[in-house]
Amino acid sequence: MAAVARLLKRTSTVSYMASRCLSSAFASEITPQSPSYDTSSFFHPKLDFPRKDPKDRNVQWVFLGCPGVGKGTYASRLCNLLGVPHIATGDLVREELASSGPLSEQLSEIVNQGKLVSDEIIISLLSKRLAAGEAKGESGFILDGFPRTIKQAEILEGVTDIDLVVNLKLREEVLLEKCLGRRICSQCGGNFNVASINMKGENGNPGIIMAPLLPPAHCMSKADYSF
Ligand SMILES: Nc1ncnc2c1ncn2[C@@H]1O[C@H](COP(=O)(O)OP(=O)(O)O)[C@@H](O)[C@H]1O
Repeated sequence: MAAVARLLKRTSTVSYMASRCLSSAFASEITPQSPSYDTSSFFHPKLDFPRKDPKDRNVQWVFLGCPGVGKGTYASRLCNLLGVPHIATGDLVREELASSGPLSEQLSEIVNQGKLVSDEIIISLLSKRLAAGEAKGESGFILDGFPRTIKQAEILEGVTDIDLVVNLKLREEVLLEKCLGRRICSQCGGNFNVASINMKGENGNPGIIMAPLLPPAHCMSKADYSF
């Protein structure tokens, strides 16, 4: 846990909130929903997840923050340290898109427009993922990219206990550089970031230095990673 504490301390601004604060944590970050689609024939918008005593399970954490803030990077590192699955709803959406299932056309339209997928669809995808993990004996999780609306937060809070919510923040210009620096390696499929952040402190705020997250040498040498 010392490593976890160190990692969290290195984050530019991290605030910890108890689960009771979940809804208020992003009351100011509500994003308009995409138009709702009739998904009733595919999905039941219900999150089924057994509520367990914290001593009988691993951590159940939630990472919040804008795109580019580093949720995925920090969450996946912590998951490796803690031995819990890193569940990113963006990955679930991408997997569904790649599966050419009945929803993939609808999803690609929504995602390509930069809109949020409906709560019903996202909850169904998450529910399926949690059930599959349960069946494999997974315990605990770090959720990344969920909840993203008040309704999602209320549903999550209604079905399970969240031990910790981490709301990551970064200055807007850094977020922009991080989003523009995103790359996916066509060799290994990994996510990387070529942005090298070195910003001076201003108005009493500290400077920010963030090294790029580059692919391994054998992928780099082919200079073959792109959006
Ligand atoms: N909790 C969520 N609620 C609604 N839509 C979501 C949610 N999580 C992911 N998505 C959809 O998946 C897309 C990709 O998500 P993500 O990988 O988190 O990317 P980004 O952080 O760039 O938005 C989002 O743009 C959105 O359409």
